[in-house]
Amino acid sequence: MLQQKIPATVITGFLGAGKTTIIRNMLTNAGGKKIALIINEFGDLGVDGDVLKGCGAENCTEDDIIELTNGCICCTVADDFIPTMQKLLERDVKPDHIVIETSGLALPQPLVAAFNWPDIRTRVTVDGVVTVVDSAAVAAGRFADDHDKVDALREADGSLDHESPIEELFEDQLTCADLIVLNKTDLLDEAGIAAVRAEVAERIHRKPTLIEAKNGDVSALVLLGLGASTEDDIDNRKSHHELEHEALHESGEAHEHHHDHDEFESFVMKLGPIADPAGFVDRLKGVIGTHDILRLKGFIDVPGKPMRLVIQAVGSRIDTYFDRPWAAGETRETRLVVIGLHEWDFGAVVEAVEKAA
Ligand SMILES: Nc1nc2c(ncn2[C@@H]2O[C@H](COP(=O)(O)OP(=O)(O)OP(=O)(O)O)[C@@H](O)[C@H]2O)c(=O)[nH]1
Repeated sequence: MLQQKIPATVITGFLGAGKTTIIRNMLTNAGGKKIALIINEFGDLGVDGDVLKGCGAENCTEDDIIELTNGCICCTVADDFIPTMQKLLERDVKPDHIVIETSGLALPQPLVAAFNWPDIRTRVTVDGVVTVVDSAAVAAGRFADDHDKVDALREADGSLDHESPIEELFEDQLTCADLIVLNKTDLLDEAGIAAVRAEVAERIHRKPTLIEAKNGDVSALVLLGLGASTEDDIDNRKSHHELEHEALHESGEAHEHHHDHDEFESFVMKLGPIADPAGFVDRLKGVIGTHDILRLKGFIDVPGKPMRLVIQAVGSRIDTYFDRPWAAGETRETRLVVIGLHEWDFGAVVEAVEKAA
């Protein structure tokens, strides 16, 4: 009998777009489907996996949540992703659906290509690539480069063949999509949303379905079951890097650049208890603006509180909420992962965050 392939959905999108929030919502209405999650993060702290484990969904237990923490999934496909999939597929009880959350800095293309590996291709298919967009960040121009500035830099440095790493990554993630979720529309008015729709459409040559969402509220019926078999269509979804590589190959020029996230940096900070989290959040907003922190997330130890406080900052927008009690035997501590661009003054950022605490 022909074995039915297990569908796998890839959820991608830039740092803080709302991927984990969408997955959390989806788990609550997946209609009894047994879901396995593969979660990949930039930065060593494993916040997303921890947040998802904390939601206690019956159709996706802690055992069904697998964290890949050795760097971005697009660069560790052979060493990390493929062996993980193989192990998952050898389980006695197979999942009905696999959901993969890429890191916010990952290119989805190499991941989708991995589904053409002989051992994987016969057993799994990409049900669809869902690209989550932070509509408020798009409207604020975070993915639109200052092209005059880039041209000037290029003139000064001939080896610079790239647009801004953020803009390029944004386009690569859109290019690979079967479904684009314009998330965080609660933060925009109608004209703002229309402008984001137009900007997104302008940046891609294909026409994937576009839907709007607030607070990552997208039904599992919409997310799962796209039936796209994306692995068969990778030639239509090439990343900037793949296209440049091909162009240089054809022209016979040497090709030095490879996608390795060199443009971004992350570090984990451990701090003592924070007695005044509201004050910390206020001061942190200033620090994020001054030092151009792209993303900050983690857990805060608030003295006297039995619960752990989650902190999520995307640009200068900061959310906090208590998610679960500190477990018996668990060390209560404040742990934050901080992500920014490579040209950071690392010492100054650490000092400023410490001072804000
Ligand atoms: N206002 C608003 N906030 C949202 C929405 N969706 C998510 N958020 C918030 O945005 C922050 C980041 O959400 P996540 O779901 O962690 O984003 P992510 O894409 O998984 O982030 P990374 O994995 O770090 O790239 C959290 O504070 C969420 O509560 C939305 O639709 N509207």
